[in-house]
Amino acid sequence: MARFLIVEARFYSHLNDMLIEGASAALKAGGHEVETITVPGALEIPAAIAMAAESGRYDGFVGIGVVIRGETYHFEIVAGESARGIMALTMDGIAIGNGILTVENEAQALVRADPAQKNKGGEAAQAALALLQLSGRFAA
Ligand SMILES: Nc1c(NC[C@H](O)[C@H](O)[C@H](O)CO)[nH]c(=O)[nH]c1=O
Ligand SMILES: CC(=O)[C@@H](O)COP(=O)(O)O
Repeated sequence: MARFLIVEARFYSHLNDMLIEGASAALKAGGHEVETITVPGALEIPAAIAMAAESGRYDGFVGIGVVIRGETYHFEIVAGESARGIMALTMDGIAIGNGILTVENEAQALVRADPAQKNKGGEAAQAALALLQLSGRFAA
């Protein structure tokens, strides 16, 4: 049994609820503990994971959020930098799944957030599990 922290950026509540449902189901199916915290936006997810990882209280992490393109360049910053921050942490050996949707519109987000459709929350959880298992393999 491992301890996972879901760090969610609650910009679109109904979409996050579906993503977290999928991620939690995947983790709990493996008998793992799941805790969830909320940050203001996707840009804050990497820092929150870094802080939590430093505590040593968690074995793995899932970042959950939704970034929908608006009128300005800000989409590229939020989408790209949240992904880059998570990637940098995984390269440091932290088991993280990236469940941050970066989409053009809500219709695209709904299909991907829905556990009965593309289940990107569950997919991100599976990625975190895979990295955690891999770290254990190399640590042995
Ligand atoms: N537009 C979206 C944001 N923007 C907020 C940023 O993530 C960040 O919280 C702010 O720039 C302060 O640092 N965040 C999302 O998660 N989704 C969006 O669509
Ligand atoms: C992804 C975003 O930052 C976006 O929601 C903000 O919208 P806008 O670019 O119209 O300010």
